[in-house]
Amino acid sequence: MRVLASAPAKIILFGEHSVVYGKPAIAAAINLRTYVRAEFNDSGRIKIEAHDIKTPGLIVSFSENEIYFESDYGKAAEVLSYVRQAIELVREEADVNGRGITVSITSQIPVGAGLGSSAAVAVATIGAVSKLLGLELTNEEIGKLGHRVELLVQGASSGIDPTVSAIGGIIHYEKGKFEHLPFMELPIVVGYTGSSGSTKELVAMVRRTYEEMPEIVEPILASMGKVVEKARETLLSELEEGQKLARLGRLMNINHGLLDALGVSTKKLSELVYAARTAGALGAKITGAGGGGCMYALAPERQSEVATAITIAGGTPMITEISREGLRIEEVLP
Ligand SMILES: Nc1ncnc2c1ncn2[C@@H]1O[C@H](COP(=O)(O)OP(=O)(O)OP(=O)(O)O)[C@@H](O)[C@H]1O
Ligand SMILES: C[C@@](O)(CCO)CC(=O)[O-]
Ligand SMILES: [Mg+2]
Repeated sequence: MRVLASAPAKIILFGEHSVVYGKPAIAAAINLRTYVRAEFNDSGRIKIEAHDIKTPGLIVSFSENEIYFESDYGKAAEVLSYVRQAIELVREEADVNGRGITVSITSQIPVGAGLGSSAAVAVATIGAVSKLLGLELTNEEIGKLGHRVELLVQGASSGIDPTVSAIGGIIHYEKGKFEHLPFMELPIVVGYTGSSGSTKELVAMVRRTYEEMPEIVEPILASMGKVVEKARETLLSELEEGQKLARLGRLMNINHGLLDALGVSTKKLSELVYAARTAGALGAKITGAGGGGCMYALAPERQSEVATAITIAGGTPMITEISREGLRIEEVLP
């Protein structure tokens, strides 16, 4: 039997980092996907082929409840930890042992770029392997397992990325609970700096600043939470479309400033943000953990001008759409 599953990338519209501290955030799935194929093999081992990670496929063996990596590349084992943890969790859930599984990954999502590649790879792996092992899990349950994977690998995770990747659409998320917001096509442009940041490290860096200066950082996080609530109110309001987008744009700019204050922006990210605003975007901000990676701009009727401005500023623009669908089982072959 062979299963192919896919899960989408995301952008955090508002509220990254503060969401780790229990404040609300809003995220949307976008139409870039990670594909994971899972099938049984006769070797009794787990083999992970990660075609987008620049290391050869690893051979991983297991016996009883232990999983062993065999690799010449110390780093490769670490880089595959989201996939490994995802497979381990599903095997625990299914209470099975002994059968070899080959997992093969291809992805359209840049890695470490704020677009939720870690969540998409975890969710798609859990989706494919759970189906292969005959588990009937809902997408919401798979999102929760994806959160456990991020917690195991990163040490801290709000769970918003695996949740939105599993269920799709636009969500408001707070402390493990989510609400779908009405679906709308947002005229966004994503700008990729070309460099990456590690979410684990950036979240840890914010934590250190918080512990050192709680009286300064707590009000910044609280403001971010208020920005999110204002954005939610705006998205749910009866305002006419143009006014709605203008309000959201202003909130994005405030949110970017607050993220900059936390120290997660970079010179390049801010250059792309300002280039987009100068080219007519209503708002522009970092998306995801920052430290490199991506920003996004809200640019009704100005998407191509903003994309050009991002290119001139040295970034790579991606005009992308919101994805209604989260995790998808693409095919099951006998
Ligand atoms: N295609 C893939 N194959 C295997 N592992 C992947 C793949 N894509 C991402 N990963 C894993 O996810 C890690 C990057 O996750 P990280 O959380 O740091 O960034 P991100 O998820 O891209 O951005 P953000 O969390 O800010 O949205 C990689 O180092 C790797 O371990
Ligand atoms: C930085 C962060 O808030 C968002 C990463 O996309 C981390 C998390 O919520 O787990
Ligand atoms: Mg991530």
